[in-house]
Amino acid sequence: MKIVIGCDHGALALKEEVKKVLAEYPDVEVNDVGTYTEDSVDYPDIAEKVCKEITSGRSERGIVLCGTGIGISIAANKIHGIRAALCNDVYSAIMSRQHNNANVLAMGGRVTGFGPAGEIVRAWLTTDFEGGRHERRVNKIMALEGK
Ligand SMILES: O=C[C@H](O)[C@H](O)[C@H](O)COP(=O)(O)O
Repeated sequence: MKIVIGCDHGALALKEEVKKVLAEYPDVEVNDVGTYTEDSVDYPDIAEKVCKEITSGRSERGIVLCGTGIGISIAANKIHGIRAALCNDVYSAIMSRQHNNANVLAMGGRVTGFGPAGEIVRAWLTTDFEGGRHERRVNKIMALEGK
């Protein structure tokens, strides 16, 4: 699976930790679109870079990180085809896949510690969408994009 990852300056260290977790999975190929330094950047620009990789089909799913995960998830969800879930716990990460078919995971580098973040990533990566009644609801979410 191709995963694209990006962060702002508020989550640089978390991005490196998440990449270590992703390296545990031999079938996962990671594309890191930045940022790469502590210099201040604007998280909407990173969200756009990550999400364009997904909407173009070059990556299947993405992970976006900023200080809280809030701004970058709001920005990601403005892009058609993106369902970004801000997760601070493993249960939410599992539900975001099973029920919401989230194709982007958001976390906060100033909020979530490395240990919990690793567990969140592992759960999100390995959980499948359940479909069924959830498919109808996700389709309704996507229909909202045109309104
Ligand atoms: O939701 C926004 C993110 O948490 C940003 O990482 C944060 O606003 C950046 O703040 P600052 O420019 O003060 O580092």
